[in-house]
Amino acid sequence: MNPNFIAVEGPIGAGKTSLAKALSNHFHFYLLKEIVEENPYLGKFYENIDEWAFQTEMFFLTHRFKQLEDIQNHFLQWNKPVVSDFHMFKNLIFAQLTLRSDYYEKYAKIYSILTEGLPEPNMVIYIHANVDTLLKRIALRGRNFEKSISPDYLKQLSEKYEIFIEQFERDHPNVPILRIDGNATDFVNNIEDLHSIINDVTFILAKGANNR
Ligand SMILES: Nc1ncnc2c1ncn2[C@@H]1O[C@H](COP(=O)(O)OP(=O)(O)OP(=O)(O)O)[C@@H](O)[C@H]1O
Ligand SMILES: Nc1nc(=O)c2ncn([C@H]3C[C@H](O)[C@@H](CO)O3)c2[nH]1
Repeated sequence: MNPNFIAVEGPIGAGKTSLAKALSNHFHFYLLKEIVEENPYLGKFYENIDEWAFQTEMFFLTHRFKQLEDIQNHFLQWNKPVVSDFHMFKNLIFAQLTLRSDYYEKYAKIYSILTEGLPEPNMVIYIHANVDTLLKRIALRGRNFEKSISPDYLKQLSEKYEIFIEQFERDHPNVPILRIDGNATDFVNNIEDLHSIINDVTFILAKGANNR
């Protein structure tokens, strides 16, 4: 039986890292975190998206490729469960938003070559929240280079996430998706909200284990 591999997803500031950390602490799963500061293009990207989109998306893609290879070799292969604050598919969601169509076509080909054979999560937690909530949380976190993120960019990103998740669910009926309303659920400050999510995750993992 393959070990559990949970991916937490949602648009910028939805709470992915916060929730993935809390789940990692509770279940004692290895925490795989996405890189942010290490991306040399991200600052320039937010200043001029058209100019830097391809480099930014390629950096995220190749870096995540290495991260997934590493967790396969060091954790999953040894039956050690993992929770990550991203799913590889987010590359496609961002790329659809930021790349010109000719670049997107090239990118999608490279994505499909690179992702072949990589480990795939057996459960996805999708946090959605409205643009006001996302903007507040991005401001709360206070990364300097994210100050220029516009409400319109977040709105488009959130819409692409919604469409993508619906399609993903249709294409992967065997991967359960737990949806969390990030506007109404405060898993950072409210222990009851967090426990309620932990109960749902426990239930879904147990059900998956019975079916495997
Ligand atoms: N449900 C929530 N209730 C209250 N505060 C939250 C909630 N989710 C996240 N926050 C706060 O919002 C900020 C952003 O959260 P976090 O960094 O976990 O988001 P993220 O989805 O990982 O962001 P990014 O996409 O940029 O990596 C943090 O300060 C966090 O404490
Ligand atoms: N363009 C682009 N493509 C990605 O695949 C991607 N993944 C994350 N990010 C941005 C969002 C936060 O600012 C910050 C942390 O999530 O990095 C991305 N930006």
